Amino acid sequence: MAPRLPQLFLDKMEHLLGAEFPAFIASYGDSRLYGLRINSLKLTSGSWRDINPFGEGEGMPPIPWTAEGYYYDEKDRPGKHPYYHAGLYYIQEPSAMVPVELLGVRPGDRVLDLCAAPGGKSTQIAAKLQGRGVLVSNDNARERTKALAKNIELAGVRNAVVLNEEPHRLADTFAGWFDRILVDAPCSGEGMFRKEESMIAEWEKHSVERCSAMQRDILRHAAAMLAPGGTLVYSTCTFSPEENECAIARLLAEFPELEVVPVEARYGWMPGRPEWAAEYGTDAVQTAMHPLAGTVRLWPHRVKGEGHYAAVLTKRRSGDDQAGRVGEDGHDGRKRGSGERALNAEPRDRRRHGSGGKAMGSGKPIVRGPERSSGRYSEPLRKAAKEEADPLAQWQRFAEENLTAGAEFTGVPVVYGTRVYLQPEEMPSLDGLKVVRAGWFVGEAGSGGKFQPSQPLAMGLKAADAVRWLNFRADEPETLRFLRGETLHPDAERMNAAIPAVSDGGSRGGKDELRGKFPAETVNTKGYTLVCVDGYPLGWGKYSGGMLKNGLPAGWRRM
Ligand SMILES: C[S@@+](CC[C@H](N)C(=O)[O-])C[C@H]1O[C@@H](n2cnc3c(N)ncnc32)[C@H](O)[C@@H]1O
Repeated sequence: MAPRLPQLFLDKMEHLLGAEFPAFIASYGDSRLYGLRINSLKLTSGSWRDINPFGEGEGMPPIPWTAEGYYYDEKDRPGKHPYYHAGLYYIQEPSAMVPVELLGVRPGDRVLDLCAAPGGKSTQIAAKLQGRGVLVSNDNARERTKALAKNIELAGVRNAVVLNEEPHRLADTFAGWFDRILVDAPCSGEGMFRKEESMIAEWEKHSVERCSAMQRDILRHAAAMLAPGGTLVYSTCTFSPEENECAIARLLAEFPELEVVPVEARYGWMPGRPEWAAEYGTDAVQTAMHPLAGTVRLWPHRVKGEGHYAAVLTKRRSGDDQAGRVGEDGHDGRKRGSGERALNAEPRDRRRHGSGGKAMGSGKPIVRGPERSSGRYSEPLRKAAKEEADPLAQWQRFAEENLTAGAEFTGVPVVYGTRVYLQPEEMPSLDGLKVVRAGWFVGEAGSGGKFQPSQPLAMGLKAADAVRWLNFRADEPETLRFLRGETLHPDAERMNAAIPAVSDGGSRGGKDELRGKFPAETVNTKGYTLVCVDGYPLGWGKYSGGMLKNGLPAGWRRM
């Protein structure tokens, strides 16, 4: 049934759309569309096709603008499937996949998702980064950053930092620092009326004027954090010109170094409307109107998705000529000034592999928090590993005993109190900022030198990274029992173990010694075990004497 739309909204849309208004209104009678995006950090589209439990016959129809995106039928309920708990996909409204496609992220980029909760677009960005470069995911709503952090962790993202800040506070730390910035702005949500009727009441509460003031403030600080030559994508899920064309026109007027990179109108996307900026904007808006036709509007009567708006902007560098056009792969064809890093040509990637103690990642550890108020470790890492209570030493030992030598870690180990994170390299100091996750949370030091591996560690690993693993099929009852937090009693025959990275008193196992399945009698199956569904990790269990204690934290269990 079509939602009851506010009269004020109907009048304005009729005025804006004219002859197209009846088709627009008729689309509210159509049922909403459901989308999911395969997580390419965990599997390829090909491996997804092999295991896809949804859709019939031809499988799920692809979403044309996102290679990993598919429409699904409501009755499939993918949020209930064990693969959801393995982070194999993210449930995302199809049009909401567009902004990240336009951002042109490449592995190695420094990316900011400024209004990120609950994390749909952050997980999409992380997939494009493929573990290289940096993702800073921020949201100013404390409560919402919990879901944001969890979604990032569920997706197995290893190179993200989650912050809970106002944009102006970030701008002090990150001036001119990011290659790509996404501003998926808080908005009046007119494009979501069909998807969520509750948005109608929200619209009546939060006026278009109030939203556009917020957007202006957010965009201003985003512009300051963009590196010369960088790309900023602004997106909303609303139709009002005040929050779309006008917001961009104001930004262009305030920051002459920014320019619109025209988006190719494909898939039924429509050009932005400069004339609406003139009608609904101020004088300042009028001067920067024309390029707005290069921004893009998704109308629910023209695409298979909800209503959205997106604009792609670039910050000119001295010597740059006009912006190119955002093409097939989301990259523009701009020329680069000489002597500067060509953003799209050579991705930034300074990670190192196989350095020192492997769990120590690839940089010098940083220790913060109550136990150690300041300072960096300067002593050799192996020596530090002798201190039993030391979180870094515990993590190192855990990794040596429970992870295989093939498991690779990058990033700078950071300790906050007893918790250990691997932070993407190159991060400036986050001192003074509200940090929700300082990086990939790998676990926590415990008493008696016992390190507790975290759920995010499990989600960021591959089955082959763990010395012990136990695999269930998605349709086995044990899979659901594990997800519910139950203790299991698996057959000893099913326990798998490989040789740890360090075995026999400290000598490192070589790559050749790994993998393979070793009979339970010859390899110790007692200890932390990565529990998997069809080869994809779900969480930790601890195996001993035929019993697997369930390590899923309460908030990660399936109710
Ligand atoms: C449209 S939602 C973002 C959706 C998200 N990008 C996704 O794909 O899952 C807008 C978000 O902006 C946040 N927000 C509102 N004002 C903000 C501000 N001043 N700075 C940062 N975030 C803000 C809201 O809390 C909300 O989570």
